[in-house]
Amino acid sequence: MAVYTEVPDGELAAFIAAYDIGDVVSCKGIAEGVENSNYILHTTGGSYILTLYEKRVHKEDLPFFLGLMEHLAEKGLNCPTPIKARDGVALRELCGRPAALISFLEGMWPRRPTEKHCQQVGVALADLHLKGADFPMQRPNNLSVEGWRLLVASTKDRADEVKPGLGQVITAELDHLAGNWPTGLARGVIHADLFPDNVFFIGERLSGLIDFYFACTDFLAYDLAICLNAWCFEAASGGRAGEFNVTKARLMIEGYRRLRPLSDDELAALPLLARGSALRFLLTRLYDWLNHPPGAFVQPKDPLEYLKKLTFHQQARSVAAYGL
Ligand SMILES: Nc1ncnc2c1ncn2[C@@H]1O[C@H](COP(=O)(O)OP(=O)(O)OP(=O)(O)O)[C@@H](O)[C@H]1O
Ligand SMILES: N[C@@H](CCO)C(=O)O
Repeated sequence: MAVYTEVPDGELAAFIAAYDIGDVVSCKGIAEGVENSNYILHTTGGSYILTLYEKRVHKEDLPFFLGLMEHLAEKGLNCPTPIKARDGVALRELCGRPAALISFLEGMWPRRPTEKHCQQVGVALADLHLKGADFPMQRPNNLSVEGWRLLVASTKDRADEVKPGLGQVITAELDHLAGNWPTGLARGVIHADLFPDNVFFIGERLSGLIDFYFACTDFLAYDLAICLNAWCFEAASGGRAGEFNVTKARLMIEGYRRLRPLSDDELAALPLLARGSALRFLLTRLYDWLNHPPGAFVQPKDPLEYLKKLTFHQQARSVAAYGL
């Protein structure tokens, strides 16, 4: 469960007193998520998410993340917006950690993504890219080629503990991607982690996007590649376990293109971008798998799920593999 920092009642009350949101009614830790400590806070004024930022989030990046949420929400994207205290400041400190209150979004994330979900995620992703286009801040993607290089260096010697030969696979893949990574594609603000657990639906209608803590400035089409990986492979259990669902991919890409056309260069680069995105999640999961303390309460995610996805994209010769 993702509550790394326990907040004593007295400290919470002092924190909340800086805001105009009424008095605390309840504050409960949220079990989901792996990066930060999240609480659902009910006050006499409403419901909020209280986040204490933990190890992977750097304090200097928080103005970008919070500023982006505020910008997107102002433009009408359904995403949380940071709540400012009476002094106008949203980024504060609680229990020695950077902390912020953000607005609560209604909805549930889909446990079994369907074709309809995938199509709507494509539309919502393009909407995010268009609404983010005039966001004035920049943040380099520290989990692109140079970040992968660092992760390969720190995992390759022990990678074969997870699967024999894995060290060689990630080294060769990094070489391939570093030598072929595109340069001229359209860039802008990307979400960079738009997995099913970060997209809420009410019934079958997409109701909002959360968790902007990997957002950065990078190729827009790379964000689509991340979503293809996260949404369009069948779940690890069930009849078609791990298979790529080309219909979901086609619907997602078509949904995206409804709002933002993809250039020929972006389409041609999609297999490579999908490889890069598969390596990115393979490496961060591998790093966490090898480095999580025994007995830790957060179960690391399976790196090999992303090895299978990488293998699929390595065999994709063109965008036709994605249903186009
Ligand atoms: N604004 C919000 N409104 C409603 N629920 C939220 C909101 N933000 C977060 N949550 C809830 O908290 C959970 C964890 O949030 P979040 O995904 O941001 O955590 P995280 O620690 O960054 O994890 P990860 O990066 O692994 O997804 C979500 O699955 C959701 O249930
Ligand atoms: N979405 C990431 C973890 C959270 O950032 C993954 O599935 O590996």
